[in-house]
Amino acid sequence: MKLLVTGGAGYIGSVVGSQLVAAGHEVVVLDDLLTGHDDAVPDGARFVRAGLDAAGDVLDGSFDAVLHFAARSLVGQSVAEPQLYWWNNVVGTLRLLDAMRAAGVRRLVFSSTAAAYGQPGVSPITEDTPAVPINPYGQSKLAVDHMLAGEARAHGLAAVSLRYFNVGGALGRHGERHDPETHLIPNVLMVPAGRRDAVDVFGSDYPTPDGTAVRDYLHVEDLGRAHLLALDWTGSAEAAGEHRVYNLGSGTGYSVREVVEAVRRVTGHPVPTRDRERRPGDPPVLVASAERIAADLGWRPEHALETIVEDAWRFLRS
Ligand SMILES: NC(=O)c1ccc[n+]([C@@H]2O[C@H](COP(=O)([O-])OP(=O)(O)OC[C@H]3O[C@@H](n4cnc5c(N)ncnc54)[C@H](O)[C@@H]3O)[C@@H](O)[C@H]2O)c1
Ligand SMILES: O=c1ccn([C@@H]2O[C@H](COP(=O)(O)OP(=O)(O)O[C@H]3O[C@H](CO)[C@@H](O)[C@H](O)[C@H]3O)[C@@H](O)[C@H]2O)c(=O)[nH]1
Repeated sequence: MKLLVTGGAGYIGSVVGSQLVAAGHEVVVLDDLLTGHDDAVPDGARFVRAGLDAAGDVLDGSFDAVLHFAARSLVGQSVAEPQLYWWNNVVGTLRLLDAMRAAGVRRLVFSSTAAAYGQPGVSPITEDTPAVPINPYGQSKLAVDHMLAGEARAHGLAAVSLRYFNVGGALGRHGERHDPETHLIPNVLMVPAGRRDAVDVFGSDYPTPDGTAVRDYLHVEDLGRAHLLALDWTGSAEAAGEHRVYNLGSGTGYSVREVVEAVRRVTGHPVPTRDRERRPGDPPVLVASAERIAADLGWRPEHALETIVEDAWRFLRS
């Protein structure tokens, strides 16, 4: 297939883009390098350095589908500068959908997020758990989920929103390179890498077994496989005019201290920690039920936390 991958110079988009090339697809990356890197564009993909506003210039009837990763995704920034999130994530996606409709491209896989659920207070979280996001980042992603449902109903789009929980690890030369880095695993690894003295633990008084926040970590390679399955589904006879939502997680929660412990095991280095205040907007526990995508599309994650940390460590050292 000929595929447009928005955000394909970023972390997850470059991993999935490389899996799509490896599967034999023709990939065009649309990315304005807001947070991405031109050297992350997958080998074999064509790169158009432009924003979502330019989707109409790129898309034509020769494309079969779009995988839409491009977004702003920093929770704290979304609270401080919410307008950036409405313009980029919502208006940008609206422009993309207009361009897809005009070009007759009727298949889409979208990066939604566990942040759409807010602080649900139930574990595990299913797709039927009410989605009540608590920050503009999650709200902007949930708005797009609703946009896709309407586009499917009205105009026959086949769309999948994949609600990722915490993504980690690396695949080949593609991994996480954010500046600033806010994610836990790369931040903890910076201690053994010699780039930091200690890791900050945001909150040690949560109602969890060791007092630190619990998250569901998923290997980016497993995440990518789910995109290929979702893409296949959008081409099935039943998909036209349908929008589906699937959680992507492992179903297992690990605390911040357990992640630090995994980094110590994998790297063999001591990792000093400093207890800090809770980070505003962080829920105590987010663990996915991914039973729906297992039942519908046969997807199951294969990599455990240890492999996620090992691959992220290998990537950081390279
Ligand atoms: N990393 C996670 O744990 C996680 C969890 C849940 C959801 N997500 C979602 O997955 C997607 C990818 O996340 P990531 O961690 O790879 O982020 P990333 O910042 O590494 O990648 C995003 C890419 O999109 C590009 N981009 C942003 N706005 C654009 C625009 N308007 N036009 C063109 N390109 C644009 C950036 O330059 C970057 O290359 C995002 O939509 C994010 O919200 C990520
Ligand atoms: O240096 C650090 C970094 C993080 N944390 C904590 O570690 C946990 C995980 O944090 P992080 O890796 O930043 O992920 P989340 O805040 O859980 O958010 C990620 O996972 C969400 C889904 O669960 C997605 O919606 C977001 O886009 C994605 O950034 C949280 O409790 C943080 O407070 C620390 O204690 N120290």
